Amino acid sequence: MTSEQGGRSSHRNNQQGAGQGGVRRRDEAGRERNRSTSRNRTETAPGQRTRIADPARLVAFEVLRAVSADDAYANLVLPTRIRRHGLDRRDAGFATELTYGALRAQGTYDAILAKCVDRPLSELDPAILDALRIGAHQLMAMRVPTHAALDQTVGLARAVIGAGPSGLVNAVLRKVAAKDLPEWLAELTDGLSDDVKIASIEHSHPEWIVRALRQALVAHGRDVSEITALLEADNAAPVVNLVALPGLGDLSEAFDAGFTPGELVADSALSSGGDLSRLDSVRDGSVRVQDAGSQLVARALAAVEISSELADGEERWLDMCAGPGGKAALLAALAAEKGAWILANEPSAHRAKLVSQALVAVPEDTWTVRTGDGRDIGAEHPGAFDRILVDAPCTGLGALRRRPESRWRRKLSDVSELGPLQRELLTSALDAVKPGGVVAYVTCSPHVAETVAVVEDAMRKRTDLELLDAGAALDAVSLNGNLGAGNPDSPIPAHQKMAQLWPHLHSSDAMFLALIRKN
Ligand SMILES: C[S@@+](CC[C@H](N)C(=O)[O-])C[C@H]1O[C@@H](n2cnc3c(N)ncnc32)[C@H](O)[C@@H]1O
Repeated sequence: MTSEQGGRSSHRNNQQGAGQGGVRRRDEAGRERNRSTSRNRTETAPGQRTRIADPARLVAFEVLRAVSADDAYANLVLPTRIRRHGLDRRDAGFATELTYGALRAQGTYDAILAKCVDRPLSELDPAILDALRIGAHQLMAMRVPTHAALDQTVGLARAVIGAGPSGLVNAVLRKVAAKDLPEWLAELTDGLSDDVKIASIEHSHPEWIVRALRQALVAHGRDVSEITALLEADNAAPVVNLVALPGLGDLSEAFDAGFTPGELVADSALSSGGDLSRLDSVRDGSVRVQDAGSQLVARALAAVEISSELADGEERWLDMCAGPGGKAALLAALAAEKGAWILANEPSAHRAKLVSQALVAVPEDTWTVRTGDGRDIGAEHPGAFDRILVDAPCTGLGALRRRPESRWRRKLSDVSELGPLQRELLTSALDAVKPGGVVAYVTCSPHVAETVAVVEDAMRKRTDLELLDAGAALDAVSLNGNLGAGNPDSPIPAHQKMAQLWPHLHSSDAMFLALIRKN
């Protein structure tokens, strides 16, 4: 069945469904009415009843299919499917919670499903597996009555996969529904003594990521027991952060629309959702969606002291890895305020275009976009820039909240594959910065192989470099002045100067920042 056919049948279902099962209406939170905390049992087998797909569940199913079959990004596919199926606000909220929840908790649900299926999950038709994951999330984590979760998921499977598979979906989900999540977790972790394995099952992260996050916490002077809070923060829906570009943007329209002032960084605002495209200030580019951690690292670079010998002339800044342009826009606005100029470099032509679009609200004489390899800039423009941002390509392990599928797509080998590029980009930046100027090395991953190790390697190779106190630089541009992102008591002197933000402490992405001055 094509998605168009699915969409039409789902609309029919939308109108008829209330009469069929009494579960078609959703409340303000997008949850179905008539829900019950007790486990509802039905006389009729679910597969016998609903034969057409509920549109919200169909959207979630289509997004999971696009993610697993086409390597799509859920955050890009979901809005288009919501529009295509004409979901109203409540159904869109339900579809979003179902899609992101099923993707984030996929590891836990697959472990549960493996106990309920009589063959390895890898031998199941991937479409059936995606339907089972959607069913599991409703049963384990959403306040959907059991009979509705079963009936509607089996109906979805019948409509879009076929009658035969829907019988399997029905049988498996009935087994899943026999226990609640704490009971399943107790069974899955029974007899295990490895904390990493247990956390991996309970908090649905691959084991290698749990290990890497534990190591990163310790490297930055934090207690390893914080891992639970960190993994939980990765599984929570992130709030939307806005930044008003300094000197250009104004948040009053966002506040009128229900946003609240950001507590971490100036000119920022927060909201748990809402239609941003209705805000003129967002449409004209003077107010932008940007994580608070990204705002902080960009502001820290713009504000940090460079040599007084450089301070008199017009400053030249470089954003070496600029696509899609989030930090470039904030840096360019800050550069405009200071009378500086910025070159935003990006090798991908498509992403370079996004950078130009991101910069649209900033006066044009302040910035230039270059399409090219950042590794060449050091040789082409030695000693040319006062401030350089290297926001290096990385695994993105610090932004798992926003990219629900990425923890399953990323591999341990990605870390070692990215290492040489990260080192070459930093080397190029250190060649391109003026003596007395500063390079900010930034990643949205806290993995020590992508952060501390890359910076330490660069420091070992040259004698003209000095690490500035990145924790203090972040504090200086924060609203509370005491983020606690630095590690001043580390026994390793270099670690005292590097800073790491954390989702569970700062409600931001896990951005890493090192500030290196060339003497
Ligand atoms: C983490 S993203 C940067 C995010 C960006 N600074 C922002 O705030 O929107 C890394 C970027 O580096 C780019 N990149 C990859 N290889 C590169 C290279 N050799 N030179 C420069 N940039 C590169 C990627 O295309 C990607 O756009």
